[in-house]
Amino acid sequence: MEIDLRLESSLWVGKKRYKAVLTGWHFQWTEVDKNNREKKTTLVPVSELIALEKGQVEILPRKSVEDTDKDFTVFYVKRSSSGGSYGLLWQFGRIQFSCASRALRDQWTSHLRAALKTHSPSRPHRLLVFINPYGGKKKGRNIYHSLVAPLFELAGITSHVIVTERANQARDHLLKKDLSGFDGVVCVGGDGMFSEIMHGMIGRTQQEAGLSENDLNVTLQPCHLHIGIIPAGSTDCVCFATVGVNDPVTSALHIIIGDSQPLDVCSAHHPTEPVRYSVSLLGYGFYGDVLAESERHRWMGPLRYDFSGFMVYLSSRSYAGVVHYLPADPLLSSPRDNTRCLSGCSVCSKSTERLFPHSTVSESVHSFQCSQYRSDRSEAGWVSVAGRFRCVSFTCMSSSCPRSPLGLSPSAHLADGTGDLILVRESHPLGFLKFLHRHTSSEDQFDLPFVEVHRVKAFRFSLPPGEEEDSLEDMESEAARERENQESPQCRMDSETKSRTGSEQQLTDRAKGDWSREKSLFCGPCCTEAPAVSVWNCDGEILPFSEIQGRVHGQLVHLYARGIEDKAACVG
Ligand SMILES: CCCCCCCCCCCCC/C=C/[C@@H](O)[C@H](COP(=O)(O)O)NC(=O)CCCCC
Ligand SMILES: Nc1ncnc2c1ncn2[C@@H]1O[C@H](COP(=O)(O)OP(=O)(O)O)[C@@H](O)[C@H]1O
Ligand SMILES: [Ca+2]
Repeated sequence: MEIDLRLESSLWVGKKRYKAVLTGWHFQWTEVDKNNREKKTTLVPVSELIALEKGQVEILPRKSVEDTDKDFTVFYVKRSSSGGSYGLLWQFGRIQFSCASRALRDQWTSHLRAALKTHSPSRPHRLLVFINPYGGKKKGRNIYHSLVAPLFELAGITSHVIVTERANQARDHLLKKDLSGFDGVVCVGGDGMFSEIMHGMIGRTQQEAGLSENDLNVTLQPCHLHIGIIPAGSTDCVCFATVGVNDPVTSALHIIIGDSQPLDVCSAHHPTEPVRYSVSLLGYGFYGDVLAESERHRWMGPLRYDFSGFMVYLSSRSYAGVVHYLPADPLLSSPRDNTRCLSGCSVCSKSTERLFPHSTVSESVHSFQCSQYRSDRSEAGWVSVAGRFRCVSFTCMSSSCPRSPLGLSPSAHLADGTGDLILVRESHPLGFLKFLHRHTSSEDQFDLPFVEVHRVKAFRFSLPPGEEEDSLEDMESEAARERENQESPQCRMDSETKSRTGSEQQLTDRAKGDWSREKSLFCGPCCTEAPAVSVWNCDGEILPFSEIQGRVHGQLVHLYARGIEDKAACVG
């Protein structure tokens, strides 16, 4: 039975009279002057009410200022476009109303609570929070306790907080521990921490579904718990690209109101390694080298990427490889169509229907997607490109971040079941600088003769024929044999770098984070030749192999977010 939630009355804020109306979906209040003329109206969707309390209540610190029996306080989401940021900052608004009687006050609070229950059913009540105390500028703990926890408490959310003591603790917890009773998981950290949590959640979901996640042909089961991200890392690209700003309060408010944003995930497979997942960047060449170099300068904090980016740029490397890709349907969208994936994106919504045609029947979805992918895996429809590349990058979303406000691929979609493959061929160093620099402005980085971009469903990267890699174990044992025989380690780079042995040695070194053999990026006469292989940067983690196969899994995880809001539509 539909409950009538409509309510209308006069309410007072101090000495000012307001006409307040609850329609069910919206709560609005309009100031009325002494001549009964209506002035400015504030309209808040019920789904964006944060909390409702009887009396006059303050937060930070939270206390009841005055518990008069005719008052109630409403906390709600207030948008602000300040700060020149790309998306919209959310703040909490607070207004204290006085009613003509206690009975009216109780009527308002019960109607507003009932409206919240009806129109905002997916709010979390209990959250599992992981804080990486070492991410970014090491402020995760402080950010959570001073800015986020008081808002969760106000909204009636209970949280179980784990401050991690080692890498992969959050992933292991999610894989093994009892998660019943939790509505979602919160990540306080950067992209690396998010990736850890995503690996735990995807792995757990596949375990429970009895699916082998290492099998490239298996259609993975979407995760049912949502993930919230409180940005406290170095790049914070996943947060920026799904919310539009890196702001802990904005993210906390998206979590509180139970927003939901599906996200495509790319699985990266290698025959001898466990599967890895990526949402923001799978990058070989420049981005792989920047990450490997930056790990040696972690003490610099977020600046390590700028320093390493500069150093790697100066080294001017390119790598040989063969890229195969399976194009997505060009009639649905294109990476050069100059559109943006914004909140409520129609391309993503249509993809939901395409990816999950009968969304409640998961079995049929599974077999449908599986057969579709298997037929695609035949060589029909695959395209190949061979050459020397400065970088091969793949992203499932725009990957916008403060360093690059429009991102690696500005027209990519968060949840369309595709990703963008960006191939940057060997070019003059100034050309590559132009390409990089365009990421920081609105100039089109794809409008360069040595750059191509393709919207794809799957891809694979191999070393050129004759230079294919063996398994890492083979490479390690060969490397050990070589070390026993080697005359002078420093001359390693002088030898035939294009030979299998040279490539494999470099890959093994880099996989282990051992760049000592390369000495530095400019190591003088004994190291004049560039290394033959790079590593992959998988959302900030080094993948210890060159040859990979990637496949996009549409809408595999869900975030407490709503995509980037259109500024023009949201701020009057
Ligand atoms: C001359 C100006 C050059 C500017 C180059 C700008 C290019 C920026 C593109 C950034 C894309 C970022 C994609 C996200 C990657 C993150 O997953 C990863 C890990 O983040 P975190 O865990 O928070 O540390 N970050 C990076 O790999 C940093 C790449 C920086 C490259 C300069
Ligand atoms: N307590 C910890 N000690 C060391 N490393 C950790 C800890 N907790 C998480 N990590 C790891 O730190 C890495 C970087 O974390 P992240 O929060 O992304 O920071 P940043 O953005 O600065 O790289 C992640 O890969 C994560 O697995
Ligand atoms: Ca996508």
